Amino acid sequence: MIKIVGGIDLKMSEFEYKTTKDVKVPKRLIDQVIGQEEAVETIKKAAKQKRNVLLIGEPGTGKSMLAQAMAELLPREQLEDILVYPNPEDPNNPKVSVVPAGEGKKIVMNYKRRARAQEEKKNSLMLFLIITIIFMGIITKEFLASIIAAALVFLAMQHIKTKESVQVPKLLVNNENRKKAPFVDATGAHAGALLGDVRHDPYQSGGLGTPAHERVEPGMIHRAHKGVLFIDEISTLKMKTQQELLTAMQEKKYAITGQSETSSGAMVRSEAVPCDFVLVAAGNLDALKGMHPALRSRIRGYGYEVYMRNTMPDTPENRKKLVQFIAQEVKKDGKIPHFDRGAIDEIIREARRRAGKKGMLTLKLRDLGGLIRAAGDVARSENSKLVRREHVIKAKKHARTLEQQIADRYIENRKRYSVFKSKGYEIGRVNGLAVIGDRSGIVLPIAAEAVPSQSKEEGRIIATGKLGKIAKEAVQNVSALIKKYTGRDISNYDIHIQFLQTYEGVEGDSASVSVAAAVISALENIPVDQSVALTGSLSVRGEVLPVGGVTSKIEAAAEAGIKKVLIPKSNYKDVMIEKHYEDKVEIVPVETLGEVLEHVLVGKKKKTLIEKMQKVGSIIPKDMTKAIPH
Ligand SMILES: Nc1ncnc2c1ncn2[C@@H]1O[C@H](COP(=O)(O)OP(=O)(O)OP(=O)(O)O)[C@@H](O)[C@H]1O
Repeated sequence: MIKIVGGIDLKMSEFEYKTTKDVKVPKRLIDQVIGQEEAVETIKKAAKQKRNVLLIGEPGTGKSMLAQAMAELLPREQLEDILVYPNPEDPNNPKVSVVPAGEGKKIVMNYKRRARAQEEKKNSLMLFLIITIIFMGIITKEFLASIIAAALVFLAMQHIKTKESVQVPKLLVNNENRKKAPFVDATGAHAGALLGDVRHDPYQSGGLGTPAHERVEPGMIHRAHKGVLFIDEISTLKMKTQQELLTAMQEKKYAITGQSETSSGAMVRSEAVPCDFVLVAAGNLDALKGMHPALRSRIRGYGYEVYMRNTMPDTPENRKKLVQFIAQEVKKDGKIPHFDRGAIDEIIREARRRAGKKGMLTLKLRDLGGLIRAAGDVARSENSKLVRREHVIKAKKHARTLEQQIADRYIENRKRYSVFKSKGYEIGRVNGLAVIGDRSGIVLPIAAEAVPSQSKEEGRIIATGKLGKIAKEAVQNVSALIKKYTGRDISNYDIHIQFLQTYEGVEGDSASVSVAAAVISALENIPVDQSVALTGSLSVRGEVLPVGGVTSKIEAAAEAGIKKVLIPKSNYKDVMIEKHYEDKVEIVPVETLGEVLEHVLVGKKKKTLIEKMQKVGSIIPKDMTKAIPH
């Protein structure tokens, strides 16, 4: 049976619960990971065989969550404590020993007890000597001499160390009472924190110093012994540190020495300290460039590489998983109410929108979690016992990302100074559409001017604004098309193109259709309808190819007062605009540059151009000439 819930078809079987309170949240972290089935399988396999893993993907898709889940899967019974002892033969080479988890603390306590007993014995002896000396002084009436002698004995005893004096070892790594294998997040750690260090000692001589073994500090690689060492943005580690990390992985032990050459700690080098960890490295695709090739090869040779998913198919099963995700986030937050059906439905709708592709749900779940929390906060502030649909809608309005806020302000300013127009006709000026950041659309006006070339040689393409390179490329790519469409050779012209008031962070590579339209309008002196905006990538054959972010681009156009938006036909199914924009704009899917020109150009000359295009046999549909308005 199908039930329509707020415009979304949901099978009743998917929705057998009233609120997220009824949804069971799995105990194990690995079972809480949503939509990354391959990664989950790999992590399970890697945990069993103790293999390293490289997780590559976008932020907030669950990389660190998987690493933590792996630590839960590693066997706890193998955990060990690590102790560091003084070395009487070479104090600068402290000794290291490994004992089962929980034993380390007992050993240290034992040593401390023995040291205390020894100290007490020494103190009793000292007290006995002092009392005896003072007593002798009273008998012999040599008070002054006896007090001086007692003081001397006191001082001497302070500095005398018996031959077998007990030196307490230091517990370097303590795994007592640990319920699961350690998970150590070494993201952004400097060399000392990662590989261990030996503290500086200002009092190195005269027996006043701190013994070397007490100054040894474990690194994260040692703390992660028998567990997981997680390093996000692995490429930010220095090459030298990556090399050392690799050595530690190969040897499964790594001696600790002072990291600063000028410190007295650099004189100390412990015996090799065990560091038998599994490395889970993470980053985005760019991270691979900054990664030491040998380290990558080590992971590939002794482990797995996983490319994280950004989206999952919009199936009943996956929607159910998203409901589980909402329940998980509510439970984890602990401060927000549960979600009712309407609110769940709205979150699923948003997951669809954010996926940007028809039939998909987003897996950038950290961001979606942000919306869940924001909606929970709205419900809380309204003293609601449950989060309802309207709370999610309100949260979407208020919890806008920085980029969205910048885009809002950008639109405001542009409206105020009329940088873009949404009415009237202009030659050589087209409303392109672009995306800032992840998913914020903006209108990007493009202006073109064509003048006959001054030089005897070829004309030039002069592109200004921050996206100049893209504009140049777009014109070069479509020069053949322009010749075909207009019969004009652009090499006879100097063509000036400008992305008006271009702003840092704008992605402009989907503007080639707009650039071509602006240039053709300028060359042919045909006005462009300013109530139309467009996006699309143009092939050298004149086809309009799909681009990203159509939904947010259309919404931005609607926001700016644009009445018609042209999008690539193959993107039509990706459109998921919010309901309140639906009546504001007409969305027109287009396949060819001919169709684009048909929609954006106006006036008498347009007919002539289209006819010319027909003659040169361009790909404009034949029956289109009939529809040309004057
Ligand atoms: N696949 C997922 N399943 C369930 N929850 C997820 C998933 N991905 C992200 N989350 C939620 O988002 C939070 C942050 O995710 P996580 O830190 O694992 O992302 P990441 O990929 O490591 O990102 P970054 O690289 O920025 O650190 C998680 O604690 C969890 O609440």
